[in-house]
Amino acid sequence: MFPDSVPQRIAVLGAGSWGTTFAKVLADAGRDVVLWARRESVAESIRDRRENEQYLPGVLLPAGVEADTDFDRALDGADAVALAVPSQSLRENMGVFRDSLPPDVPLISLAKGVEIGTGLRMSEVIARVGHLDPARIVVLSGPNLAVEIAAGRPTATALACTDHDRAVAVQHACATPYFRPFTITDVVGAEIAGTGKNVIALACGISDGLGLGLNTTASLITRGLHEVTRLGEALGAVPATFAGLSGLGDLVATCSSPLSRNRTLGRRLAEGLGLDAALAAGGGQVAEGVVSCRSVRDLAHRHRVDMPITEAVYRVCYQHLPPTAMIDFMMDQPHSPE
Ligand SMILES: NC(=O)C1=CN([C@@H]2O[C@H](COP(=O)(O)OP(=O)(O)OC[C@H]3O[C@@H](n4cnc5c(N)ncnc54)[C@H](O)[C@@H]3O)[C@@H](O)[C@H]2O)C=CC1
Ligand SMILES: O=C(CO)COP(=O)(O)O
Repeated sequence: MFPDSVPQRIAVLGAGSWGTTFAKVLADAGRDVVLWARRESVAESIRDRRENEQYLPGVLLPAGVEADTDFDRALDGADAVALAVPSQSLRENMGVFRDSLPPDVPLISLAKGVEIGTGLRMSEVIARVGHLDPARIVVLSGPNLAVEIAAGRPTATALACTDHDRAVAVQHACATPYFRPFTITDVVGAEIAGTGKNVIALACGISDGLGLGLNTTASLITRGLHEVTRLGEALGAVPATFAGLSGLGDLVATCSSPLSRNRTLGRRLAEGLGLDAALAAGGGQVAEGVVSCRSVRDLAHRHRVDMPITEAVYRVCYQHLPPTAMIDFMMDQPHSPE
């Protein structure tokens, strides 16, 4: 089956490593893509040298990816729009894009995070700021380290939308021999899983930086999955989602890979860098777990969900808890059934 509604011209708003990689996936899937970049230097590098030298160096972008700094032009004639700016700037950007978004087209949400202050998930920010039907929003989330995908290494992902047909249309639009999307309907689960795993990856990076072993990593992944699932359930998510690609899949990839910016940041904290220095060492690329440990902790408090790993990461990032004491904090939690 190849539905008539498969988008052909797609605007990707945000030319960081994930927006650029997803633009390549779409072009490799046969779509016409316009990638909106904030900065002319990024658009120029893509136009003139077919490479995003700042965010995805060494990757040749196909001719199907055009780059533009004018979002009105990028959105003109688009029959799907992917949003690829970091979570905490999505509100501001949606406010600017809102009036130029084509009516009725699917909006593909790529950011992983929960908004500070409001506790809103990214699809909620998009729907509220854009005054649009949540059923138009398709959340893409899974084990999707950009650099691997850009190199054509196979992976799978989940496309979550309450409107199944819309998810199927996007599934057909972005499927390639190396990128295999599955559809689900649990938007809440996909978003909470994708947000929570960055915090757990930070904890795994800290553990790794302290020279602890795979038992520690496996314990963090398993208990991390448990606490993120509990939060998801409290918010109405389907527990099975957390065993899927946007749950366990993404958690394992991010917690295990040296390519993960969140895990790398955790390592740097364990090696003695302060938060600002550790962020600066990341070259300006976003590590969402730093903000998400705050917004997820706030949500957990609001819904009375116990999240000791998230709490420990929050204390390291914002309350000067030494990384070694983070492990003690977790090991000293009251004993409980699994
Ligand atoms: N890189 C990856 O492997 C993956 C990233 N993601 C998620 O995608 C989102 C974007 O991440 P990346 O592209 O990796 O980040 P990045 O750090 O590589 O790039 C961020 C992009 O956003 C732009 N940006 C920063 N602040 C902005 C603002 N205030 N307004 C507009 N644009 C702004 C930057 O210029 C840059 O183009 C994040 O939520 C991340 O968690 C999801 C899956 C995979
Ligand atoms: O979301 C990601 C992989 O699925 C990317 O993780 P990092 O932001 O930690 O690199």
